Amino acid sequence: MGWAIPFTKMHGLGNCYIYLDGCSHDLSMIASYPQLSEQVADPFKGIGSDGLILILPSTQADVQMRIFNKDGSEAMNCGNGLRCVAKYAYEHHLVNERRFAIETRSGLMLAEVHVRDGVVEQVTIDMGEPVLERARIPVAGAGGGERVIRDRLTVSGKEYTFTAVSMGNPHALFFVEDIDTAPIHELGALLADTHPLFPNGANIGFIAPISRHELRYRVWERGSGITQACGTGACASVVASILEQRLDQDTPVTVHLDGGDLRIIWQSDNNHVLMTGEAETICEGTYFQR
Ligand SMILES: N[C@@H](CCC[C@H](N)C(=O)O)C(=O)O
Repeated sequence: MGWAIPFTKMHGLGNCYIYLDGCSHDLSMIASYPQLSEQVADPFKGIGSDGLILILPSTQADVQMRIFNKDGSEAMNCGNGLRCVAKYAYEHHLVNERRFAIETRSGLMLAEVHVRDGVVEQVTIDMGEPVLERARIPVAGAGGGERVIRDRLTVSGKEYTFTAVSMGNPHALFFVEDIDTAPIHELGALLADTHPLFPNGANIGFIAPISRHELRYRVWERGSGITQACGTGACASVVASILEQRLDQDTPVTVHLDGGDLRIIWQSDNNHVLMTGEAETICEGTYFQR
């Protein structure tokens, strides 16, 4: 039987998702979130997006976020999604304070909304501690407790080095001199979803350093392909740069993504990574399932 559900389309620096509010609406008629994510993401027969995000009640936090990639796979975390969920939750009175907690599959994230005239313009998310141990990211290979810094990898006869970081979800980061010639299509397609080096897949990021407080970053996301921006990836790019001693902890870094800028800092006192940036509402509507 068919059904209809209100949706909001939002983006964080062009990384756009269809948001369903399960705090205000009954979502029980949806048989499969993975299938719905593939359907709504389709730009021709659906709405067009990088995937689907659910805003749900939580027993541990103020609200809960679940994120599904374009291919229907469920991810553990989403930085741009967290900023949009925070904006939605505040503007729709799902929360009463400007600081609140959001439950994700990778733990609780603390959000702070920056509001002007009742509208959330910027959001800061405390993304917690990066995970650096090989086995926990995970990256295949010996030395499960060791960090993955400048590991070698050969693809189609070419040798690369990468550093790996998890921000609740896995990221492999490659440093390049020129972001415009980074092998994003070649490496992204081969490594993100099915390569044995990354047992759970990985988001494949490219970093072109600019200065000790600025870098350029592009990404091929696991489950979605090239996107305009990735919040967890921007955090991982700063952590990887610090691990490779190209940047310093406690120094705010501007990450330039295809869709705009994020400000990231990795704090040494509590080991947490903070991300600040915009979140935007594009439109609201009703999605019909026939
Ligand atoms: N775009 C997101 C990350 C979404 C999930 C990712 N593709 C994964 O599978 O881990 C972000 O802003 O962090």
